[in-house]
Amino acid sequence: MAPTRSLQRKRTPPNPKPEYEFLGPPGAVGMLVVLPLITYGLYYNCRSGFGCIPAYWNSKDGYWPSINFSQPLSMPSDLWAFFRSTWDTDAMLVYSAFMVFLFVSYFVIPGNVVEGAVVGGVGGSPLTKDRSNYKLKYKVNALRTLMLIAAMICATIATVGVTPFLFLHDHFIGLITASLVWTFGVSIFVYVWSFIPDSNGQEKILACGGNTGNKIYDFVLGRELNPRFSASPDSTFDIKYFIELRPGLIGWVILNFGMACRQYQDLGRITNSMFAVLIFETFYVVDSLWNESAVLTTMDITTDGFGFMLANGLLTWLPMNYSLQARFLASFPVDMSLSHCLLVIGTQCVGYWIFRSANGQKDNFRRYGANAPQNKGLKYMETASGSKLLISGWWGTARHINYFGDWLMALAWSLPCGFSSPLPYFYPIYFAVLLIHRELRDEEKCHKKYGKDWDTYCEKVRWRIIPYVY
Ligand SMILES: NC(=O)C1=CN([C@@H]2O[C@H](COP(=O)(O)OP(=O)(O)OC[C@H]3O[C@@H](n4cnc5c(N)ncnc54)[C@H](OP(=O)(O)O)[C@@H]3O)[C@@H](O)[C@H]2O)C=CC1
Ligand SMILES: CC(C)=CCC[C@@H](C)[C@H]1CC=C2C3=C(CC[C@@]21C)[C@@]1(C)CC[C@H](O)C(C)(C)[C@@H]1CC3
Repeated sequence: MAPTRSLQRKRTPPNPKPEYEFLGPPGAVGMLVVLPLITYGLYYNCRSGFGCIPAYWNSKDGYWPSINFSQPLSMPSDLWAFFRSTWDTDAMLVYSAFMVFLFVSYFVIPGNVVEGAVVGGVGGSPLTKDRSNYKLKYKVNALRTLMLIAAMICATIATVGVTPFLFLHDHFIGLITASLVWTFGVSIFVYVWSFIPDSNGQEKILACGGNTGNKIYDFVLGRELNPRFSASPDSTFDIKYFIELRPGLIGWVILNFGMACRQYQDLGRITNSMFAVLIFETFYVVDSLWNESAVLTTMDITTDGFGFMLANGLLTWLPMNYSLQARFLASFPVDMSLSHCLLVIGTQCVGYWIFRSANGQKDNFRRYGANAPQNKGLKYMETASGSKLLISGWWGTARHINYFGDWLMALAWSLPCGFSSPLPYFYPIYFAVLLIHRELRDEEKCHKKYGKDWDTYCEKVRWRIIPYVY
């Protein structure tokens, strides 16, 4: 049925009573400036030839090149001058080629098309107004893409050796800037795209949290819920889903590999600490891509809009900051003793066991229902919303026990760097803050959805993340 003229013109009004998160519009402005600066700061405070905090404090020059902190900053011209000083055309071309490769691979590499979980939002067309069962389709082929890249890397090493991969270490600052150009480009595109009606002339579905009417806040939090090339549930090129697992996670593995090549070139060998970081982090990425469809039940896909925050998280923050441990070890190699190795392996195994089995338990429960054979023996409670909540197994120990497992793994990836500098511990520290905040956001969401049933659930499952601690 063709949409009527009035429906074509109608625009979803901004939420009249916006509930701001992340400190509202000032927090959003802060994120635009501070998040990129943190990524640059992690680079400038930990690099070959200059040292890493605390050794770095003693070095005389090179601290934040081109910004003189002894004089008041004149924003934004100083920031712009700094940004330009980090520009590297080769790095821009490499990062862009990587993005284009991922884009083409998404279409060319075969993969199953799966249906996601129910996605929430506001606005939308009459066809989708009842979103109690609004589900979208997604193509699953990220792991195959990684396998293709791994084969290409092996072929390159076999023919020309590690030299081409040293680029990743040596042009790291240019790669950060290139990733930020992509971040801002994608964020501006999806923000503008969210105002353009779909091919049926229908209004886009907006995220509940990103439709406040405040332009900067909506730009940062993400206005549209699931930006895709066609608003039909069957179209599979969903920009948020494409970016969620590919550039960030695959880019992280490739950057780590580049750091290992630099260590090999400089030291003539790879240390056991570098091996540990490489193997565990690659394992985490392969596991995430193997379970690609599990991402469809995460908050990022079902609830949060796609804007600067998520685009920066996935295109810049994840690959550039999560590879800090490998970058640290490329410049400051560590040989672990046997007990050090056992500590790292033990922390990783316990963390992974909790993370994967807890996420798997919830995923099976949500996907196949309480009576499926996989879920036999698990206790659950009914709620007025119609959705059931697990109260035994992992989900009976703490309300976000999966976060604890994930955090333990983060710790296991920093421990190989030893204790000479706090900087490689940036990831577990930031991650603890992110998970605590994420838990509070999810708690709020569940409280709204389940009401009194959620209070009953909280009485049954008392702990938030770590049993008997928090
Ligand atoms: N490495 C990284 O940087 C990051 C990793 N992560 C990881 O991503 C994973 C997904 O995290 P996230 O999406 O935040 O949250 P969860 O996977 O924990 O999902 C939370 C949702 O699960 C449902 N739920 C809660 N309790 C129960 C229960 N008892 N029984 C059944 N369903 C329940 C609720 O949704 P509903 O009831 O509506 O279905 C709730 O909103 C985590 O393992 C996390 O560690 C997250 C952020 C960053
Ligand atoms: C304010 C700020 C620094 C925001 C950045 C946060 C992002 C880096 C993270 C938000 C949620 C994420 C998820 C993953 C990576 C980090 C970000 C983007 C994730 C893709 C990692 C792999 C996991 O298996 C996952 C798929 C469950 C996970 C989803 C959430």
